[in-house]
Amino acid sequence: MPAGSIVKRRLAQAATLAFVTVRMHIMDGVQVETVSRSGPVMLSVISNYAVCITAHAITHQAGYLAVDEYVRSGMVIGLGTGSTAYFAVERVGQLLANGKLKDIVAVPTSERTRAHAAQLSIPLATLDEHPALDVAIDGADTVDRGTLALVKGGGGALLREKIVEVAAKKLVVIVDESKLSEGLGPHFDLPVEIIQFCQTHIRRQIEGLPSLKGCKANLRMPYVTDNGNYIADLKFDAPIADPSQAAAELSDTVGVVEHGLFLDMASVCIIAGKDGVTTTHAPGNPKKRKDAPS
Ligand SMILES: O=C[C@H](O)[C@H](O)[C@H](O)COP(=O)(O)O
Repeated sequence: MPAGSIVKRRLAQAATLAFVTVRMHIMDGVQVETVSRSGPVMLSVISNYAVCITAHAITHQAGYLAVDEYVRSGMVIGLGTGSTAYFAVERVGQLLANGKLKDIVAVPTSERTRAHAAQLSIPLATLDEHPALDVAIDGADTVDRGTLALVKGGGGALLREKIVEVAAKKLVVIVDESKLSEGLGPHFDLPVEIIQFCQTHIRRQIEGLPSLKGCKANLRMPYVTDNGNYIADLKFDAPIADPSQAAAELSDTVGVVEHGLFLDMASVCIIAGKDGVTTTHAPGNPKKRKDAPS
């Protein structure tokens, strides 16, 4: 089998595992379209190891930098889900193993992340035991450049991510620059977790919400979340005019468990780009939610 076919087959397998996609970049002399849970992210012509490492290593650097900059010994931290957050989890594991970090307790945002963190011997807890987190680190599917409002849930973990991340004093987002957008909506379908019962009806209700007019709510199949629910992916042709109103209307819809609009939550965004890693801070302080720790 030619090397390209092997890589493509492995990438297809990797796409179902979300966070291992980047592992497959390390092939020599092959053109690879990299696939991730959030859609095609990078088209890399890999003519040698040094080139292939570029996109991989920079995303990797962003994940590592987030931990190096924002995690200190003694903290309670939230660990996100996805191919980018994977590197932050890996870094926490490394720093605990070499003794540079001590007394960390981590709250994972999915079963995948729980398994990864456990494998690295990161001490784990839940919000029941530690209701206030010092920092959470996670990826995103879209970041609005101006506000750092996010779309999340491409990997289906949005509910656990949101409950953990609103409990954090600081949310550090790590993305590659392909995730940056003007506004939210068309760049990446908005995931909404819904109950299984009457899912067609619930999706029709969502499509009828005034602030989401024109969206198409597609059922993600076959997919069941860690919480036993479905995901509807909302497709938009134009940016959502009023994300706050959209968030409120979705939250008010019976049968919607949670939506992937993470508004006023990110404090800082670490962006991996072709020219290196940059950091952007949210304009002003993210608004404090009533359930966020001070
Ligand atoms: O449900 C998944 C999460 O919201 C992820 O943070 C998001 O999908 C980004 O994942 P990735 O870093 O794999 O693109």
